Amino acid sequence: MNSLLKMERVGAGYGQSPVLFDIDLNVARGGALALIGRNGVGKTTLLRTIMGVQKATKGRITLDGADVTQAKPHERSRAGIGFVPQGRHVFPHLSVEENLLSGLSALAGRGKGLIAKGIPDHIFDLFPKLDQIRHRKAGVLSGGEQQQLAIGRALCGQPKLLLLDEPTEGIQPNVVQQIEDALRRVRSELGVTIVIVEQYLDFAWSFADDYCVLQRGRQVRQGRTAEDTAAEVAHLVNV
Ligand SMILES: Nc1ncnc2c1ncn2[C@@H]1O[C@H](COP(=O)(O)OP(=O)(O)OP(=O)(O)O)[C@@H](O)[C@H]1O
Repeated sequence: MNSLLKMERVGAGYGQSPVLFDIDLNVARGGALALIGRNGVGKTTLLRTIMGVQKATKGRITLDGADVTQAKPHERSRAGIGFVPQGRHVFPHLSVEENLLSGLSALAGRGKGLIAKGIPDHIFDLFPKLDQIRHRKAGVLSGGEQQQLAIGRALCGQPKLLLLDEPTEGIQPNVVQQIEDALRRVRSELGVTIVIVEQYLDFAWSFADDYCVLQRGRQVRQGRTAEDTAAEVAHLVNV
């Protein structure tokens, strides 16, 4: 497999409490992996460990063949990892445009003039609403608009790998569809590889090529969504 992200026997935790144990993952370039599992099994911790916000206590993480296990979050972001955390975390007092501009910082050192080009056109093409509200403060936006902004901001850094933590959580159904459609285009048109934490198995199955089920910080099952059905896996998520 032509892996973009590889994790080998990775462990992580908080203080003396281990949370992840011996995680082995291979995410193909251009692929999409859905991380699933009930609340508290370690899905967010796993994304944070890929981003480097959480330190791996064990094992090895490589991106595009380069060992990033010891790299700091800003170094990983420059290496091409984008992160859309749970709860979105946009800057509430900055405008939509200023939030998007802040995402360009991931481009530092990645080619002359990239930052000066400003917000790429495809961001507004993916999320036309952001263009309409570009001067509005992020703090007054709806949850769905903030989520589109958080994804747009991460895309401004032109990531190879995008980490998404429950992007449809708490968002109105009609906006969920827009976000799903945009994420499909991020894959197909921009060729971005995706790791997504997703609680809705139907969406995970229609969106991702591969799935990985976690229970108490361990991988208990993984496979291809084309080969296994969501129904076969549901009992592992709802225990
Ligand atoms: N900052 C922290 N300090 C200490 N323990 C934490 C911290 N964040 C998470 N944990 C613990 O780590 C474990 C895994 O949490 P994590 O948020 O990664 O799970 P999750 O599968 O993403 O859950 P959810 O779907 O609720 O976000 C839980 O037991 C949680 O209590």
